[in-house]
Amino acid sequence: MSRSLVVGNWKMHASQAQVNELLGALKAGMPALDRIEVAVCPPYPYLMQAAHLLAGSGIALGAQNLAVEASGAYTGEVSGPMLGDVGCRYVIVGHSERRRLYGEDNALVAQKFRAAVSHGLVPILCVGEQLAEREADATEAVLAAQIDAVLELCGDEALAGAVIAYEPVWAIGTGRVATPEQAQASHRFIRDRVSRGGRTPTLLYGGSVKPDNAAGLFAQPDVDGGLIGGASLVADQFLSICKAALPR
Ligand SMILES: O=C[C@H](O)COP(=O)(O)O
Repeated sequence: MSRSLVVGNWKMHASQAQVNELLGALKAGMPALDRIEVAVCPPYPYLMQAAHLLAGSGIALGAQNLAVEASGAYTGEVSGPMLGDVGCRYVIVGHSERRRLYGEDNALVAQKFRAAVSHGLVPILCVGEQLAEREADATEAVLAAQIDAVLELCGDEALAGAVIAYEPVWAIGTGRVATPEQAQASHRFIRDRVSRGGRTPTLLYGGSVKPDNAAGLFAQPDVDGGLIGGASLVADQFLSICKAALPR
């Protein structure tokens, strides 16, 4: 991994006016983007608008989900080729909100991962344990099952070249961030499980990352950046987090 990566997941937030305002502020305040990589993942209706605003800025575009299928009679779905067509480089797969609220299991997430890769997108695979699973000492078993489903369907090489976001579910939107040591331990476990032939994925931490805790998390040897939810909707906060990812 050469550069840190910070990704903003806007979830189901924003309006056209807010997209203009937020991306305008990010473009104006972003540190030199040859030193880190930054991406934003707006909701589908704003991808085209964001693509136009971000053209030439160095800030990459991503989506929050994709269909397994490439096209066809799938009402309400959006495919990988469509995302590529509007300028997406990244797509999030297996976010815990999709797993929990929309019933996406490990097998479906693996299919979405494969679809993303096959259409030239970089998948950001989200993994992470629930609080009860951590308390039952099952964190590594949960991470292993989430990762192995993708490994089995897509192969070692696909995962080693991807982005994986470790997001402990108990830390998402709760203000209860993992300690840098907890994040590092899970990232080390993930890296050991998926690094093959010298290739290693980019590993992001996600879950209540804020300007005041980002530097401590990003200083961990196996934390390559962050997947940011709430703070990515506030330009000053997201910019501070991006700055915390600059190499020292
Ligand atoms: O995708 C982002 C994560 O779910 C983190 O969200 P949060 O930063 O609001 O906790």
